[in-house]
Amino acid sequence: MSGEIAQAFARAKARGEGVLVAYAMAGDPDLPRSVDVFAALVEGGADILELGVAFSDPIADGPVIQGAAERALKAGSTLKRVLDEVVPAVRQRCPQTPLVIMTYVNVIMAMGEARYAKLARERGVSGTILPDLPPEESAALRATFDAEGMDLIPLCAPTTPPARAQAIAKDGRGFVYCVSVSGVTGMRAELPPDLSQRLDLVRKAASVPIVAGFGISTEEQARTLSAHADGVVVGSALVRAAHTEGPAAAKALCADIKRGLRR
Ligand SMILES: O=P(O)(O)OC[C@@H](O)[C@@H](O)c1c[nH]c2ccccc12
Repeated sequence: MSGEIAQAFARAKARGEGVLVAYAMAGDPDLPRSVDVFAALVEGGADILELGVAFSDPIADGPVIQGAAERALKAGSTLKRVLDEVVPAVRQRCPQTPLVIMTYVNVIMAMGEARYAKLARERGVSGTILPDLPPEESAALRATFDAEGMDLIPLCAPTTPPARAQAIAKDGRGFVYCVSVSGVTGMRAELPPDLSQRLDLVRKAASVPIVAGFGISTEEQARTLSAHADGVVVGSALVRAAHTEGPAAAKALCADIKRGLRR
């Protein structure tokens, strides 16, 4: 395990807070300015940063994240450039904050899994989220990542059968990403009524902290979920704020959501 992610959860817990995992797209609107966005998220209270690496066929991404991916690709963002240019710059400005890469399997395969794990660890990445990783490939990839100290962060979806979700949580790395709603990323006014129950079930089985993500954009939602999860992931709302109003607006939104995570 990387250790850095566990520490971030432990630090937040000691302060009586849930963890805010803040997502933005590396390279949106360009590589250097995305570093400003990540720094603003941390200033607003983000405990862990999730750096999206753009992919041309992002099946789980809603319109806001897709727009960000298009801007990032246009700006020349690639996995290699994110690791060489964005990650070190963010590490320098936010040395305490664990970084997690979120992308698709093909992007990692193109670099080579072992090469990716080694390079990303060298640059200071603690974990990786791959939403399209088929279950039958996850054991091999996890072993490759374990060997480098890179956490392969598992996801469980509303469609994951309870026994399977518990098995995933039991053997998790870093944290378990519980997807709150079926479908793609994006803000939602309502979260499913059975979400709390599902989170409780996964949390009971988990060997690592659990977070809820997808559709979360308000302090109130964060407050409700913080009783059932160790943290929340916020993506689209932050990406939209940064894109339409700038990094300061994304920082302010982080501060709002973080307020909802204080117990
Ligand atoms: O945008 P939302 O609804 O706040 O959800 C988080 C999300 O953006 C981020 O974790 C993410 C972006 N693309 C993904 C694809 C799959 C899983 C997760 C993601």
